[in-house]
This record gives sequence, C-alpha cells and structure tokens, in this order.
Amino acid sequence: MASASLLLQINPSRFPFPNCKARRSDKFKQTQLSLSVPLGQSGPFPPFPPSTVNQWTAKSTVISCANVSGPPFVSESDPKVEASEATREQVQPSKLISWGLLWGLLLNHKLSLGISLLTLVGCTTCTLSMPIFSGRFFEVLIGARPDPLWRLLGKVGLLYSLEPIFTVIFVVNMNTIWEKVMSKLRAHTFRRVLIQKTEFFDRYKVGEISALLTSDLGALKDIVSENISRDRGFRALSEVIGTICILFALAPQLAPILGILMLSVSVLIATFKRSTIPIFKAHGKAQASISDCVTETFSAIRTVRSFGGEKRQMSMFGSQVLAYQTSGIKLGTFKSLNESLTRIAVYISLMALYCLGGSKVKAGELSVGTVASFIGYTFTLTFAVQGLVNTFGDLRGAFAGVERINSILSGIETDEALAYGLEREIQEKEKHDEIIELYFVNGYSGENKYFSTHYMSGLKSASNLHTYAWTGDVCLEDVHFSYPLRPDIEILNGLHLKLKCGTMTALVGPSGAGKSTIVQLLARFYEPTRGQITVAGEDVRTFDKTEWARVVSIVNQEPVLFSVSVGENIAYGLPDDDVSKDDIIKAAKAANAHEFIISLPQGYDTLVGERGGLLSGGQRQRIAIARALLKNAPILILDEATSALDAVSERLVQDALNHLMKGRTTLVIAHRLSTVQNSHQIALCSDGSIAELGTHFELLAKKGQYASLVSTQRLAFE
Ligand SMILES: Nc1ncnc2c1ncn2[C@@H]1O[C@H](COP(=O)(O)OP(=O)(O)OP(=O)(O)O)[C@@H](O)[C@H]1O
Repeated sequence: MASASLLLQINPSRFPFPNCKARRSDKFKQTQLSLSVPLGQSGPFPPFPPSTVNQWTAKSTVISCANVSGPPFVSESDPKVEASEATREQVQPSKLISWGLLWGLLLNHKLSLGISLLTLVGCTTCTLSMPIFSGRFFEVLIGARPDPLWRLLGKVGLLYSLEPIFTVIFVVNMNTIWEKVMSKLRAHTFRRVLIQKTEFFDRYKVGEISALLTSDLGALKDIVSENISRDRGFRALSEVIGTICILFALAPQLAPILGILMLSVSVLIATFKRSTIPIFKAHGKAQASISDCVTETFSAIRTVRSFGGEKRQMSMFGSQVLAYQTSGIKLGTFKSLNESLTRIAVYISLMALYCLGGSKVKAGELSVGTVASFIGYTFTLTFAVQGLVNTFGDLRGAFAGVERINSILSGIETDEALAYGLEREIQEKEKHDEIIELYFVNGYSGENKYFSTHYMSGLKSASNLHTYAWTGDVCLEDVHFSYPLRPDIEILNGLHLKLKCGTMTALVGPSGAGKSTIVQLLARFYEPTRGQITVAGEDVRTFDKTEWARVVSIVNQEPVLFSVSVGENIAYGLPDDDVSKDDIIKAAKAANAHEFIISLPQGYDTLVGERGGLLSGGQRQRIAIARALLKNAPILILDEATSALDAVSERLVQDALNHLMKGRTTLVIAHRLSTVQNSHQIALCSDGSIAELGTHFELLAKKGQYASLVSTQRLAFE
C-alpha cells in the first residue's frame, strides 16, 4: 500500500465545510444538465477545465467531507485498511438487541408505562377482590353477616365495572408501547441486514434472513402481545403473588398446604401441556409440506407432463396426506388430554379445599365465606400458574430468537463503508419524517455512534468523487482476490487493468477466468484482498459506498426490476430524488423503450410483475438501460448485457447502449467477440490476470489466446 503517497496536506483555505451540502446539489445539477443535453452529442462532463482536475487529482490535496459529527478530516495513510483495523478491537458495534437497547426504547414511553403499571395494579386488585366479595355474599345470604345485601351488591357491581375498564387501558397501553418498540427493532434489524457485506448474502439464504425479521423478532413481539391478556404475563404473575398473599392472610392454617398443592399440580400440568407444543408444530409442518407439494407440482406442471410424472407426484402427495392424517390424530388426542388436564388440576385443588376447608368449617375454625372465597382463588391460581408457565415458555422462545439475531448480525461482517455512507445521508436530511425516525434508536440512527467515531475518521475524501470519476482513469493495480467463502482459492492474482477515462474497454476470456469477479470488485460488492482499485489515482476505499454507487452503473445480462410500475423502475436510477415524468420519458426514449412502454395497457404506470416477469427480456433490458441513463453515472459496466437477446432485440438494445456509453468510462464483458471488436481496447482475462491487452487488430496480429478465441468462434472479421 503506497501509504506515503496518500498522506494529506490540508490547505485550510480550500476546506469548504458548507461544500458538503453544496456538493450534492451540484452533482444533481450536473445530472439534470447532462440529461437535457441530447444524449450522444458531447457526453455529460462536469464543467471545469482539465487543469483544475489535475490539481485535484494530485494526491497532495484532498478535501474531506466526512464530517457527520466528528473531526472534519484526517491525515492518515490508507485509513480504512490500516487505522480502522487498529481501532477495531476497541470499538466494536455492540449486540444488535441488548437489554440496554430494549430498556432505552421502553423508557421513551415513561408516561404510558406508568399508566400501564397503575391499571395493572387496578385490574389485579379488582380480580383478587372478587372472591372475597363472593364469600361475603354467601355469608350475607345465610345471615352470618349483618351488612345489607344491596350495599354488598353495589361494591361487587363497582368491581365488575372497573375491572374491564382497567383491563382495556392496560392492554391498549402495553400493546401500543410494544408495537412502537418492535417497529424500531424491526427497522434497526432491517438496516443492519442491509449494511452487511456481500459475503453475508452469500453465506445466508434469503429464507434465513427473512426469518430473522419475521419469526425471530415475532417471538420477541409475542412476549408482550400474547401475554397481556388475563392469566398471562405480568397479570398472571401479579395474580399468583396476590392470591398466595390473600390465602395466607385469610387462612394461615390452610394456606401452606393448599397453596403448595395448587401450585405444584398447576405447574406440573402446565409443564406437561407445554411439552406437547412440538406435536402442534409438527401438524403445522405437515400442512406446510402438503402446500409445498401442491405448489411444486402445479408450478412445474409442464415438466410433470413431459416426463409423465403424474404417478410420482400422486405418490408424493399421498405420503404427505398420510403424514398429515397421523399428526392430526395425535394432535386431537393431545388436545383433548390437555383440556381434561386443566380441569383435573382444578378438581384436585377443589377436592383438597373441600376436604381441608370443610373440616375446618365443621370445627368452627373457618367461616363459610372464607371457604367460598377460596373456591374463587382456586380457579384464579390454577389458570394464572398455567399462564405463567406459558409465558416462561414464550420467554425462552424470545431469548432464542434474540440470540439468533445477535449471533448472525452482531458479527464483524458489517460493511463499514456502506454503513457510514448511509448514516451520513440520513444525517444530511434536514427533515426527518416518521419513516426515517423509525431508524433512530435512542437518539442515534442505526450505528451512528459506532461509525461516526470509528469508520468516519478513516475517510479522507468523498466530496470530489464525481469529479474524479468523470475525468480520471479507473485502475486495477496488482489486484488479488479470493471470495470470502473460499479464501483458499485465489480468483485474481495480481491483475493490472487501466480503464481509460471516457473510453470503452472490453473484457473477454474463457468461462471462469474471473471477468464477473472484476465487475463485482469495481462495483465494490467485495474489496480486493491485496492491491487497490483507484479512480484518478485515489484508492476507492477512501470513498464511502453510497457515494461510489452513484458513480457506477451496471447493466447485467438479467436485469432485475422491482415489482412496481415501469416509470418507477426507471426512476429507481435516482432513488432518493423526485424524478419528473419528463426525465423518465427522456431516458426511456434514449433507451429505445418509449415506444413499447406507451403500447403497454397503462403506459408508464403498467406494473412489471415480480422481477419484471410481465415483460420480455429485451424490454427489461431497455428499462434497465433507461434506469442507467437517468442515473447518469460516469463509470459504466455492461456484463453480457445483450447476450440473452434475439437479433431484433439485440439491435434495439445495442442502439440504446451506444447512447449510454458515450463519454463514459465503460467496461464491457462479452462472450460474443463480434460485439466488442470496436472497443478502444480489449483485455483478455485468463487465470485471474490480464494475459493480453490491445485493440482487436493488435490482438489478432499477436496470434495469441484472443486470436484463437476469435477463430474458435469462427467469426468473419476481415
Ligand atoms: N460468490 C462466489 N463465491 C465463491 N466463488 C465464486 C463466487 N462467484 C464466483 N466464484 C468463482 O470465481 C471464479 C470466477 O468466476 P467469474 O464469475 O468471475 O468468472 P467469469 O470469467 O465471469 O465466467 P463466465 O464467463 O462463465 O461468466 C469461478 O471459479 C467461480 O466458481
């Protein structure tokens, strides 16, 4: 690493703090301007003379705009690579979901929490008072109490009215608080997934990632959502404690035996019931398998028909149905057993009460009213204990879910260059709407605390990237690379390649040579393991990735569209801007897409279906090109952009690409060599390095690998 050459000499007069904001708007002006220039004439170069550029590209003066809240600039040698590693040990991002975070989020709702606590006490008091009044009611009826009946009924009526009111306030409050906390946690988790390094997405399947946000966070949500009803969670806990206290207060001679008996029977039965949960889950799984089998069979019906696979599918479906039947019968048995067991718990407790309490009443040691009250407490205790056992079970599930989220997302795979850029953009937003606020956790947006102190200090410059990219060459210098999941296999080994500014370079070579890998490095989906990629002489790692994403456009063989309208897909080229319809149409026209778009049922408002499935390959490709035109990035990568198209579509798409390429530094990967023979230079990639470099004719004259590739393709070039 040429660290000395990267040292900064800051000239204070050239450090325009306000430029941080101005820079973005300037850039957008450029974007607008260049779109209004007829595409294909002069190309959208930024308005300053080359001399200025040279001055800027000289490595001596770099202006830092990496100032979200910390030091404005740094004078380090390659900071990301060296300094950040040194500080990594000290400043690690904390666990994604911690007690501290949860506590902090809950404390944002102090008033509501206070109200919840008061109403919890209120409704528990009402619930626990009821059996006492029932006892008194019987005593009044048999004349053992002198109170008038109407006064007693008045009190009972008041309890009956207050309890549901307190309950509603408690449930609504707790539910609202928890929903708000969970929304923040969801947003926080989603953001953390979004800023993971690309290898994270190589390592985990989409299903596993979505499970973090659905079932794992769902288990945490259930802790409150499923446990605020009567007989669950806090309410059950307060009822158990309250009931035991009342039992001791009313009949100290009966309470120890009765209390212990009721508690142990209820806990035993509740634990057994809890152990049957896997049987319920197995039934759910069996049902899901049936549904998978149906989906697979009918979505691949043509394949089934063409292989005569009906009998095999019937046999598969039949075995799923039988498994479902078996699990259904087992489930039914356990359901009825569980129901009976709850009643058995109540019966055992009541029998014990009748035996012990009855004998005490007979002996004159206990009043009839107290025994009658005890009947009520028997029910309360039995159900509350079972509820508590369930709550503990839910807690275990929630802890497991949080543990899974933390173990997957609290690692070191966070892409700091991306996270920092995202953070900076959020901070730059002057007004935070409700959606952005979701990502502010305890006063910080996402990882701000961490990245503003850690990664930010490693950034040298972000402000001039657009200038560099429009005017400087892009160089891969001694690039070595292994995919993180296969660190032993070196895909690129000391690759050198210069993409001259504003020219087209074609990358050709045998399958598996590493061409797409080069694209992934240029897009900064991965970083080189050794060597560097520079733009106008600056190591690209000193720019944050959100900035970098703005200067690179990629058009793939299979462009992915979002399942929104055609217009919205084109506007995605500038995802943070309000793109006018005129600009969208202008880009679509330049991409040869306007004609087919207006012939669609709703024109630009037509939905394109999942991944653009309602459009043809050529149409998808032209929309992707329109999107790239709108983005107006100075560096363009075309990865087999026309290889999947028929001749007519290819001509239309090639026309559009010619528009797109003008004035941009372009790298084209193509298998069909006929499509790249006019490139300014052709690089032949072989075994992870550039084996041959030159124009088409120079390489033919060399009679090397390129020439033999050409002859293999039997192209009549000359
Ligand atoms: N995400 C990945 N993780 C691990 N190895 C990968 C990954 N992507 C590609 N590779 C491996 O890297 C090597 C180079 O692949 P690459 O896609 O760059 O080749 P290519 O020259 O573009 O080939 P083709 O012309 O067939 O597209 C291959 O051996 C491939 O198996």
